[in-house]
Amino acid sequence: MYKIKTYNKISVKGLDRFDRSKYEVASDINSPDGYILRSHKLHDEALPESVKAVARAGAGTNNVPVAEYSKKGVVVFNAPGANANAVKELVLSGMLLGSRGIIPGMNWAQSLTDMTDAAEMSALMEKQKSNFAGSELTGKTLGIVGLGAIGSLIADTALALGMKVIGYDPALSVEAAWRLPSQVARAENLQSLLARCDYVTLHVPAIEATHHLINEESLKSVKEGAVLLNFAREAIVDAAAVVQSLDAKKLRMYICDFPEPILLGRDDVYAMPHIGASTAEAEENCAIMGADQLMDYLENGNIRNSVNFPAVQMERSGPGARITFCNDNVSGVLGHVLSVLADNSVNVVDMVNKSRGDIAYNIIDVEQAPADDVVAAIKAVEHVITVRVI
Ligand SMILES: NC(=O)C1=CN([C@@H]2O[C@H](COP(=O)(O)OP(=O)(O)OC[C@H]3O[C@@H](n4cnc5c(N)ncnc54)[C@H](O)[C@@H]3O)[C@@H](O)[C@H]2O)C=CC1
Ligand SMILES: O=C(O)C(=O)COP(=O)(O)O
Repeated sequence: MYKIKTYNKISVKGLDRFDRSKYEVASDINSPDGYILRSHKLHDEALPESVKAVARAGAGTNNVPVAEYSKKGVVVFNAPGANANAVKELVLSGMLLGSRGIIPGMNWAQSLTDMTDAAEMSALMEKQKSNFAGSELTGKTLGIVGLGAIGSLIADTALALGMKVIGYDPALSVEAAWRLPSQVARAENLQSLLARCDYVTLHVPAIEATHHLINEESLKSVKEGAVLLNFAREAIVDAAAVVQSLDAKKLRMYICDFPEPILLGRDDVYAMPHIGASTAEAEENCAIMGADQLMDYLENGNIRNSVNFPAVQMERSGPGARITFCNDNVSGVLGHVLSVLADNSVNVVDMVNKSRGDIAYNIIDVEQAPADDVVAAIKAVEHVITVRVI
């Protein structure tokens, strides 16, 4: 029986993927084999030795101590693209809210509860509505920082609305580049994007390189009257610098999914409570992807969409057993393990070996399950981190 510990509210559609004759799934469970979680922060929690893999039912993995888990041979998965449409739609809402007097206009209308005469109210509306006038998105320029799953969907939508789109992404993958509409103009650096855009939206991961990407210095380049949208992460934007820029009437508005005390109580900030991925569809997609990847790893050792391990998949080679192991990515380890198998007359049927950074991962199908002392001998090979027989 495999045991899965859940954190956060994970969609039932995803949890239902776990066949309950093989899996126990609960938020409170001892010695779990795997975790499935959303934004719960794992940095301050001890990791039980039983944990083999962690599935982040979402995109960002900054709530998981990935480097530390890698050293322990724990595979971390995410769900790339599974919630991208939900974020895209909220960013679009943010741009619309930033272009018109929607929220102040509605708040004003809702405040007129003392009025009883409909005709009088109608006359007042017509008199006051100019206070809530705005401008259109069509013809404006949108800058997208980070052109991955979310950024590229936003580019499509903005172009369909008649906006001009400029993108900046120094780490763009070939796959992401293929997805990108050809009309997206390329900015050579962040400064040049900020200087040219009426709206700027951020879609980069929270990593060291993006910490306070938007800061006092970069905001000097921003076009006067621009609207900045941050539906990526709090750490990417220095909120104090944003407040300074808003106070100086350089930035016109800051619209984000990450409220901070310094941002609240201002008319020029709209802060939402991290609801970018909170749609039924995104929650389902993420949970299903996370659960499927976790199960395939636990049952077959296959790895898809990991953020720290290489992608490795191999069809089962008939009866017999499968040995999987991960090791530090140094030479000689696989040879050593194969000689342990040969010395113990365990015949190899098929195998695959891949590496990513400091980690190497191997799947070896063998004719018969290795005895416990053979598994112990593999575990004892220098630089081997974890071994499983499945
Ligand atoms: N508000 C919410 O609920 C959600 C927020 N997010 C956040 O959005 C981020 C992006 O999500 P996806 O588009 O799905 O990820 P993705 O991995 O598909 O795209 C990220 C893009 O950022 C680029 N990038 C990396 N470093 C960069 C830099 N220094 N400058 C410019 N571009 C850089 C990468 O090359 C990549 O193309 C996530 O890491 C997460 O933090 C994601 C989903 C929901
Ligand atoms: O997928 C992401 O990176 C998100 O920020 C979504 O977070 P959530 O799963 O809604 O807690």
